[in-house]
Amino acid sequence: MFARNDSIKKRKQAGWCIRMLLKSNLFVIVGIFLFQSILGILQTANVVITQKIVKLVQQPDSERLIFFICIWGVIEILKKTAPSLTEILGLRLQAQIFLTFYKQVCDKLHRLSILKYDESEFLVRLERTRRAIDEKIADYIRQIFSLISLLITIGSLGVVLSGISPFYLIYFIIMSVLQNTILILNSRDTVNLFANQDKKQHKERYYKELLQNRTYAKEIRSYDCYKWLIGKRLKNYRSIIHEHLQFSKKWSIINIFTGMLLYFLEGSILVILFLQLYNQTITADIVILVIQAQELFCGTIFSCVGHITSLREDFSYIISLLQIMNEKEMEEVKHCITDNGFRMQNICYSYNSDKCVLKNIDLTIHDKEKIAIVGRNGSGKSTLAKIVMGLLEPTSGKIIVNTNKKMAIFQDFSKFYLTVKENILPGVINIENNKIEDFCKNNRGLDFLFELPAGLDTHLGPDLYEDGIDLSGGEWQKISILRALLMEADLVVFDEPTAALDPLSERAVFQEIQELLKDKTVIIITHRIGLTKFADNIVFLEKGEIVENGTYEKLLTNSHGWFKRYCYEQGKWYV
Ligand SMILES: Nc1ncnc2c1ncn2[C@@H]1O[C@H](COP(=O)(O)OP(=O)(O)OP(=O)(O)O)[C@@H](O)[C@H]1O
Repeated sequence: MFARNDSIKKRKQAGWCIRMLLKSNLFVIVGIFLFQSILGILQTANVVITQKIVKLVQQPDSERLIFFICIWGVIEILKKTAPSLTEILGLRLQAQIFLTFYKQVCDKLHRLSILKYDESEFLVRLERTRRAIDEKIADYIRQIFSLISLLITIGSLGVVLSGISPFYLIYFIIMSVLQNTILILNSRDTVNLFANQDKKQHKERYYKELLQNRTYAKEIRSYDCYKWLIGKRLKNYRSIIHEHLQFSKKWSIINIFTGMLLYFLEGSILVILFLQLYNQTITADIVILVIQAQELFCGTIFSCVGHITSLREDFSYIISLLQIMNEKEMEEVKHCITDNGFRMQNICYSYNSDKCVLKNIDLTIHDKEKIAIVGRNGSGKSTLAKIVMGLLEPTSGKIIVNTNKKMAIFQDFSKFYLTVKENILPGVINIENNKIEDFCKNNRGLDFLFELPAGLDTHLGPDLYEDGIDLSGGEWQKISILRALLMEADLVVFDEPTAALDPLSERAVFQEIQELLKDKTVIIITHRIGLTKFADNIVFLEKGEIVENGTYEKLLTNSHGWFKRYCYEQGKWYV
């Protein structure tokens, strides 16, 4: 039953892939098909015309000779131009495929759980999908049409050869079978080799990034661990190369023996032909035709098998694309009208089956309410924030929301290497500098924005732009907070929003948060007890459970409570 559903799904996905291809590429695909078919016929026509010319040279018929030489010339010109035209159409096809599939894959990825990015198998698949979009789909189509062209050449040559003598056709088929059996076995081994090395290659790319990336460079230097890292990379690299060398050794030996056997067979057919010519059972033009046909026939079958192998390889990349498109999407949280802004009922969450990170969370956050979530490291605060944002799907329980637009600033917020204003309002087209400037003028913590070389148009990212600059950790954090203040959202989640700020900036930014987000629902995750004072409700998490819940004043009255102890421990630093 499951297998049947699976194959129906696969057929649907393959159908989707073909529809997407035909939708915007029909003319290009038909064009490539026509050019390749013409090329296929021209190859055989060339051999036949050469034979006619040789025959006419022996008979004094200059008019027919000139006619065939002209045809030969036209065929040569067409043979030279058709591949270039096919190449141009191929590039067009490549660009169209990229535009069509790239957006579809991005849309799909956007709907998947972020946990997928923690799975190495998924990342390998994603890399293969990228290659499918960049080159393999277009290559697959080109290979199919080249194959058609080659099959036309083989078919037409087969007809010509069997007209002379079926012996030659059978002889050439035997030669091809031998040559191609080796090629097929080799390609099967190659595909297996690369498939087995996928994970090692993934690791190899990671180590390469680690040793070349500016972000890691400073830490690698300060820990003085680059030699250790190089050692790790070399170990992985050596293991990849060792497998390649073993593979090459085995196949070099097989190829040498097969090559010698093929030379023997090729030499034998020449001997047979010259003996027949000597005995006058065939003419010189037929000898030339058979010699040319042998080269073309065996060469074309060899290319055919090569194309079939490449088709299989290309298809394995397309399968990865289909697998990504087939990934289970996260279910959208149902929006329903309720007076309460956000309700979580009996929410449980596990990253993996053996550990429950959140247990029976029951929490109601009213519209415009400010909630602080506090708790020890690993108690599940960030996980809860991700569930609120719809980035993780609860393992069980129910969420009821009436907020349309949500926004979060996470601990590990993104630093976009774009301009400052694009960082503040990513995705907003035609950002007015005035709007941001007016806002920033009244906030002393944001003075630094006016001192940047090109103000809000300054490029961030020294390794990406010639005039690009970098910011301090706190300045980056201020930009991320500005994002939350200026983007219009009904519910804003802050996960450790002010960890990198100096006390003065922290206070200023916090006053802004209070003032500007007074009409919004705000969830703030923090270890700084001072920040919880502004909250209408404080939720204390311990080992994934809500162990305390109430206002600042109420929680402080519970002298044995978690929150009170937490305050006491933090207060010790300031005594
Ligand atoms: N992607 C993941 N896969 C498996 N376990 C995870 C993953 N992310 C977090 N965890 C585990 O879930 C638990 C809760 O993590 P979470 O990040 O929610 O804690 P937190 O309360 O925000 O901690 P902190 O105060 O240190 O930021 C931790 O034990 C952590 O090891």
